[in-house]
Amino acid sequence: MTPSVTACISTEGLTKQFPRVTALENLTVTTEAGVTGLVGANGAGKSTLIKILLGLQPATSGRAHVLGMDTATQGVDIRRVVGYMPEHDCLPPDVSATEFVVHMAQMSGLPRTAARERAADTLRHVGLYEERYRPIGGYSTGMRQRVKLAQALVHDPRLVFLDEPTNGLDPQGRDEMLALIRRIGADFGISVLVTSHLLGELERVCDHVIVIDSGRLLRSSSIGEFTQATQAIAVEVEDGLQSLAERLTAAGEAVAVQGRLLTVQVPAHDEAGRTYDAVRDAVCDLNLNLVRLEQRRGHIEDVFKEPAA
Ligand SMILES: Nc1ncnc2c1ncn2[C@@H]1O[C@H](COP(=O)(O)OP(=O)(O)OP(=O)(O)O)[C@@H](O)[C@H]1O
Repeated sequence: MTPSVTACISTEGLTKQFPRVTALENLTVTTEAGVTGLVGANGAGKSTLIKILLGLQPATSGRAHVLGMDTATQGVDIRRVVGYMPEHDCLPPDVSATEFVVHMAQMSGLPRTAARERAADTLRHVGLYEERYRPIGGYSTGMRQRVKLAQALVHDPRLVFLDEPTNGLDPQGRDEMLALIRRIGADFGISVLVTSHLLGELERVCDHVIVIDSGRLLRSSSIGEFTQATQAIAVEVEDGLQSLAERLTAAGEAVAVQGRLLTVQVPAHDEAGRTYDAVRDAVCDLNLNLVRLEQRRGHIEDVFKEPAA
């Protein structure tokens, strides 16, 4: 099959078999330009997929293309236009961020002067300023992650692979890194494939999300489809959730108690809002204090609660 012209990444029946484990199993998936999240628990196969896409590891069977190039035969060409931020730290402690990123820029073919300029720009973009002249050995985890990100961007790639970029960061560092990833996609026009085992955080920055579990595809959808409003209402009251549930059940509504919330299913064609009226009337009749009444929204983690397709 010829890869789609607009596809960033496409795989067809991709399988990677290690002696004791199948890391990827018959994975067929396509991504377009933009920020794509690759989500899965530890060991799901995310890093293995990235290494195959970079042409660093061969697949056992199946095929993969990156920006139209075949990963089995064009790894060098792919790595010329794709940046890679590895999961694990591989930074030399005795050199400064500037020296390291200039070196990486020269490795990718830039002359020394251009490499120095690009490195300075890129380090500024990722938020490293005066610290960039100090040896990396004294950096915090957040600063080290930024150096890894800078070296992935310094050769002006069309696409970057970011493997667990928020690993080891505190909540503020995590927010800053996520904002940076959004900017890479939105302001610099570089497509991004970003992995995480934390499902919630990718909802904030991605256009599209791929969920894998034990090397198998669970779902690949736009973020809008993951988080779209569902046909259910969530209700929270101060006291009396059980009596509210009983009253609505008696009135013919489909309800379920989930902790402090009551979810009420809305029939597909309830244009008149009859279910909302029923909830309002029941709350009123029982004289309950309403805390929340809202349409439920899905989350990426809901995929893991759905039965496998
Ligand atoms: N070189 C290898 N040899 C043997 N098994 C491997 C190798 N690389 C990965 N694996 C196994 O393949 C599976 C997928 O690993 P992979 O690193 O791709 O997962 P991951 O989703 O990136 O998780 P993590 O974030 O923990 O690295 C795991 O069971 C892992 O132990």
